[in-house]
Amino acid sequence: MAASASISKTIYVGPFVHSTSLTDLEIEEKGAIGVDENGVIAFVERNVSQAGIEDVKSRNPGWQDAQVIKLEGNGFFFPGFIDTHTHASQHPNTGLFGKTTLLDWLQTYTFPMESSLSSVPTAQRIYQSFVSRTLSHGTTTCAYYATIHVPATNLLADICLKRGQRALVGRVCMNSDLSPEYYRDESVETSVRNSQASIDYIRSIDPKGEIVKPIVTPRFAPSCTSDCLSAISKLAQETNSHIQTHISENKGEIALVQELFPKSKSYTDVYDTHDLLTPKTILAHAVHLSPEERQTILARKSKISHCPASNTAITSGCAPIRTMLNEGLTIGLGTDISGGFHPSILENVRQAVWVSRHLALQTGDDATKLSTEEALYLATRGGAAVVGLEEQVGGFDVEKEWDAQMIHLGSVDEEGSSDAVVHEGPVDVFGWESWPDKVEKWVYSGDDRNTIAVWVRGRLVHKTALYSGPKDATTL
Ligand SMILES: O=c1[nH]c(=O)c2nc[nH]c2[nH]1
Ligand SMILES: [Zn+2]
Repeated sequence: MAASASISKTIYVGPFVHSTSLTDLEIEEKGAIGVDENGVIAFVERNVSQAGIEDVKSRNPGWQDAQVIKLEGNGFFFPGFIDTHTHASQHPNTGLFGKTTLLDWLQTYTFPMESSLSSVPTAQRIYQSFVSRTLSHGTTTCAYYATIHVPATNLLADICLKRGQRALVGRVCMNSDLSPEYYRDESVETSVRNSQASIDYIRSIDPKGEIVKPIVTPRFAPSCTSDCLSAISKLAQETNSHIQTHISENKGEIALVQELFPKSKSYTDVYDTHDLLTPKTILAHAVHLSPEERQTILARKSKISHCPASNTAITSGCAPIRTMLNEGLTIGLGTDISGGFHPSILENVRQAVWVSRHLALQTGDDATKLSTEEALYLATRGGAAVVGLEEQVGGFDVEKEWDAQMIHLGSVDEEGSSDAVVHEGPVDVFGWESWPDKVEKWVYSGDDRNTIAVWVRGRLVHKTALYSGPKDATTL
């Protein structure tokens, strides 16, 4: 059942912050955003005093009885984060990678972990925990890799739907002998049949794809034989599905692709010649692509998921995001658990900025650096475009849906007050900061303790003890 439990017309009153372009953030101190019963933004008003709410109601016919959720103090509303690439099944391995790099990391940590999700109770435990964890970090949409197992993949879709997190959920296809015998599809037919089964199931629980959608998921070129890639691409076309895979993450991986697909001009060419590069394709990593490969991806309108924490943790490399943005590629951020060590997109905003600075240190070109505004854009509107939801989410515009987080920043007591210091979360605001400074303090030192409430399509899907607003009829 799609998560459209009844919600009341609500006016969210208080500061809001969102991207208006790649380089610009709007910070409105006195906002009032009207969200209707379908979770759609009906109006966005600016410069509204607390006393002016009655005027807002009377200016907007039909809003007289709307409930009001007021944000006081140093907080602000911010769009929900979009994680364009993560592996829910690897959640228990978060933070574990040692000194491995991609190919030995897969064999050492990843395949054994993923194979354990043949047990549905194990999958239940891992997926419940991960969806809850990502929601608590303000992630309202996720593109998920599950595992090869149909029951566990379907369960992940059930959990996202129940908890109200938007998700693209992919059963992983992998039939080559790169993977151990105990964890791979037995044949191309199995890959197609099981992927089809999962697509059918996900469409049966959410026929309009309002919250969950299937995504065809060939793990990466070395995991699939050529006939498997062709069959899976045909399935994606026939079912008009999104596609996700990995590309050009690690130099050893690229050499392996060349060895396995000797007739292909490049890694990108492998996917292109198997018709896997479509406007609905998400390509994770894209660290070492050549200019020609990037041009092909751009021409096919496929999208890029930048996974900076993962690229550093398993020492894959520094993706040239400034170059790719300049070339016109569509880019979002991905946590890539558990190559990535943190389930938070806010953490990956920081990591994207750090990686771009390391690149700038190497090249001596300051233009390589991403600004805070740019990284926040990738986390919201950029990510929305990557998962095909740019009309629905990513910013606070009329007719977009209310996918939002309430950010609360702690206040440091006035001088001379009690000795007992109580910290409300990791960010201390002294009262003299400008609004851009407050936002920056959140970006660089905030975490999930600052995310005190989260909504998807107007439904409250996460809250902490600091949230004092009305609770939804839906269970949290
Ligand atoms: O970061 C990654 N995580 C994975 O699970 C994976 N599989 C193939 N390539 C991969 N890269
Ligand atoms: Zn990945």
